[in-house]
Amino acid sequence: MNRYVLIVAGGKGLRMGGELPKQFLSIGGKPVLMRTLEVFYGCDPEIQIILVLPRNQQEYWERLCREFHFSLRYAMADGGETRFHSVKNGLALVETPALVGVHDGVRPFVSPEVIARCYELAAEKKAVVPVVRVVETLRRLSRDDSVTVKRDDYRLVQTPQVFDAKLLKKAYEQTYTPHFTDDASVVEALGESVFLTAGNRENIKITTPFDLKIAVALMQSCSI
Ligand SMILES: Nc1ccn([C@@H]2O[C@H](COP(=O)(O)OP(=O)(O)OP(=O)(O)O)[C@@H](O)[C@H]2O)c(=O)n1
Ligand SMILES: C[C@](O)(CO)[C@H](O)COP(=O)(O)O
Repeated sequence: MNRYVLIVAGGKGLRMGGELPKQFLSIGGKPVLMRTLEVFYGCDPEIQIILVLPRNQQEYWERLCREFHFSLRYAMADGGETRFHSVKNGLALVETPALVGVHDGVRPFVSPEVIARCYELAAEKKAVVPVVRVVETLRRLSRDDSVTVKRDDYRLVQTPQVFDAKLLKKAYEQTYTPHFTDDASVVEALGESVFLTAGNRENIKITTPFDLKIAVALMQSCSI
């Protein structure tokens, strides 16, 4: 079965702030986004990569690729107003039948084992999501109070989320709602269930300046 991955990097990075969009920030001397693409290529050199970037960043990215002699093959789609719209733009380039993963461009530390397992399971389960356990105590807030909840009832969700491409395309025909914070939530809105598998703890989403510090430390520990 053909395999695709949509690497979504169409966001504004408001929580990171700064002039340079976070997907282009350097960790260990190389832009985050290049590292993310390389992990997928390293896992499966046949995978078809679709990179989703805001149109006004595409020229800058191409310049960076020349500067870093980055020669992996990929197709490009335009970023949209929300993550949902970015994924939808990328999905338009996917031909069925296929398996398609959706991965945040700012998660360069996903492990090859997690990628391989998500695609293997998706061939059978049609919708697979990597998750990790909650390691801190959780409280649910109400208007004037809060209460401890059982953390074992919860999981933190990562990417790549991998789907049967026909199913994901159908899901993305639905009207957008702000509850669609990931691809699993879009598929679930069709009434389909989603299979969970273990993610890897290092697979952080680089969202804030603090995450960038963690990312630099993780990269240093990888190269020791
Ligand atoms: N319109 C959007 C919004 C988000 N994303 C992507 O979805 C992933 C997860 O989003 P996040 O890391 O939170 O990025 P931003 O939306 O850019 O962050 P913020 O909310 O702080 O602006 C990122 O790779 C981001 O580029 C996207 O492709 N298109
Ligand atoms: C898709 C995601 O990374 C799974 O954890 C997350 O939902 C993206 O959230 P964001 O707030 O749109 O970055």
